[in-house]
Amino acid sequence: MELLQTINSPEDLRRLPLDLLPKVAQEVRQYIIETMSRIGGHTGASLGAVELAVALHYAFDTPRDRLVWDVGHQAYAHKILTGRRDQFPTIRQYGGLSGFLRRDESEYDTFGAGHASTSISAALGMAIARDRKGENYHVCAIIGDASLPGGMAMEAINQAGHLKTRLIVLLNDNEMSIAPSVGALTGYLNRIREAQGYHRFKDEIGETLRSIPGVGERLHQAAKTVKDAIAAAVLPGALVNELGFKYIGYIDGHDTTALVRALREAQQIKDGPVIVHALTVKGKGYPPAEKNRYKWHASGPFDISTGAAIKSAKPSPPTYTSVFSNALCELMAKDERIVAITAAMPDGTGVDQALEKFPGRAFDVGIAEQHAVTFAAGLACEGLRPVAAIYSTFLQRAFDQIVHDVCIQNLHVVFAMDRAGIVGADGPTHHGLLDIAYMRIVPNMVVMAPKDEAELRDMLLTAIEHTGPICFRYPRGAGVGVPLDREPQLLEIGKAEILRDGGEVALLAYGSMVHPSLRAAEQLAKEGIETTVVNARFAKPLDAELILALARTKRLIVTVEEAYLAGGFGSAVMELLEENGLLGRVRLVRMGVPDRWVTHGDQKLLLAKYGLDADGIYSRVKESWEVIEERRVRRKRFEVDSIGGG
Ligand SMILES: Cc1ncc(C[n+]2csc(CCOP(=O)(O)OP(=O)(O)O)c2C)c(N)n1
Ligand SMILES: CC(=O)[C@@H](O)[C@H](O)COP(=O)(O)O
Ligand SMILES: [Mg+2]
Repeated sequence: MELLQTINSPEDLRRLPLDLLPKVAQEVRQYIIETMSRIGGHTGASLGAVELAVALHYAFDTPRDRLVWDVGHQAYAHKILTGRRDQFPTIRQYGGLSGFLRRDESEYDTFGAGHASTSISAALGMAIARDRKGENYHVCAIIGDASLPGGMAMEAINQAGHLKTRLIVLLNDNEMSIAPSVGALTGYLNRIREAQGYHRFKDEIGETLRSIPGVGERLHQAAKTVKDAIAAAVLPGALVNELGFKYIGYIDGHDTTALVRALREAQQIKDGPVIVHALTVKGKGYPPAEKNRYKWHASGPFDISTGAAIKSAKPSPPTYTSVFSNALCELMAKDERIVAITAAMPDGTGVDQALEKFPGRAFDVGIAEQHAVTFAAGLACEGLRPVAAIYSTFLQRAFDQIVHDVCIQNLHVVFAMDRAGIVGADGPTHHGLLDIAYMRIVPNMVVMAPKDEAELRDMLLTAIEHTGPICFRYPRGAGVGVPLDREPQLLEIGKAEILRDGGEVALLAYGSMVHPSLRAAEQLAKEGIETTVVNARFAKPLDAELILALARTKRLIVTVEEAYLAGGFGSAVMELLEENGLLGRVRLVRMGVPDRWVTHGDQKLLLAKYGLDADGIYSRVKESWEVIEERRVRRKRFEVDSIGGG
């Protein structure tokens, strides 16, 4: 790492001769591999973009020239080269570097990311602003082949081509999303590769033909006609030039010299946008990652010599995702109407199993959540039962489709919202904390959350048997560890369940907070504070009958949810009590995430930070109860004094 040790900023990099860049890349790559083997992260994606980052910071005068990374998961080399080399081992850890780009982390991170397909829109905005200021720096978006077809990116390309704005788009084409890329655009990019390969192949053939005495020239012309026909049909002209972009490529995305040359060529284009098409290999430079690019998009810690994952000793229960995946396939086997949909997250959502077992009834639509939801709506119009499995955070992108295409029409679409709650290392762009609020406010939507993985199966069945829009949320990671040996059962919509009865305190727990609340109740009981614990199950419709009965008999109601307080389950309970004039009668305490972004870090640590674990719930209930008791004692004393004429 001796060369990398001398690079504390891109200025240091730019002082090196061009032919030293491969060595820089090699050292950066080794550093990423060693660090990822210890802490895990987006290993494969970042290994594939090492030379891109080196060439970008060499060819551009960063940070004056703006680089806008799409998603940002592939930008570890960018971070290492921009003054964060020594902090790199803290990445994705509490208090450490973010796993994505953040404007408040570095001036070189010109735009925050985490969700895909945003970079060209942001870069276009920056380019327009630059032109208005009469400045002449460059703006370059770096976007992957699977993010390029994302709606926003195509909208931005459409506008950039129309405005003929000076803008560079570096396409990092590794033929992969997390899974292999899907979609017609992917096919188009493949054809460019093939055609250009064919193109080059044709040139060699052309020369050989020409060398044949007598007929050579005619044969060469014929071959050239064929080649030009192919070129015209699939080379970038067919799409890129029509959209007003010039095209440079394709370039070997691991050849720093070729990349620098291409980027400098792109910098000379002043009369409109240009796309530089670089071919890369996800996982480049680490054979296990190159061999299984799907699995190595991201990784946990691993043994460098073999690539074998270093697993934690303690066996954990099956993940919510795996339980969902199995339950979905069991139900799909029994009901032909069920269709599964993922938006580029087949393994992350567990829809990969359905894709394999039920071809034609399971779809990976690519990074296209808006399309996924309205596609599901179309399926529902025709009597099918679509299950859209989309992470809570990514579903945010399809809010209007949920409203406009599903709920106004009251269509039966099932939303399985994985990664709901605090996800941990991915941080604020990925925590699923808004879904209770954004789903609860939409008329016709049923909103629920299982207390554990067994009830998740019940909720999937219930959702499929329902007749309108319905959603359920569940957290990232392992389940509680309850038995899964019973058949899923239908739940009554809007019905909660009392899990523990007694005392003057009621704990209304939602979803992932039920089991921690039961443990807190055990602890409270040891200290003489008896509590009733309710598995709320539904944020909409609430079990109004039960909640109002509790409000009339208890002195303290505590709601607990792994979500933002604003608009969440506790808000729904507060609204119910207010509508029934009971807010004055019972003390209501709402536990959840306050109005601030939750940083990245260990999931358990972050849950504890917001009191969303057994200890936190215990403390909050105990503290609230003691306040009530003190007031009661003071009131008693006052009454006694008053009677005594004191
Ligand atoms: C809106 C949105 N949907 C899904 C994801 C999850 N995701 C993160 S990276 C990725 C694949 C991106 O593929 P590509 O742009 O080709 O980049 P690569 O990983 O191949 O470098 C996906 C689907 C996301 N970050 N944002
Ligand atoms: C970069 C990105 O958005 C995905 O790779 C995401 O990090 C996956 O999250 P999970 O690890 O929870 O599936
Ligand atoms: Mg890709």
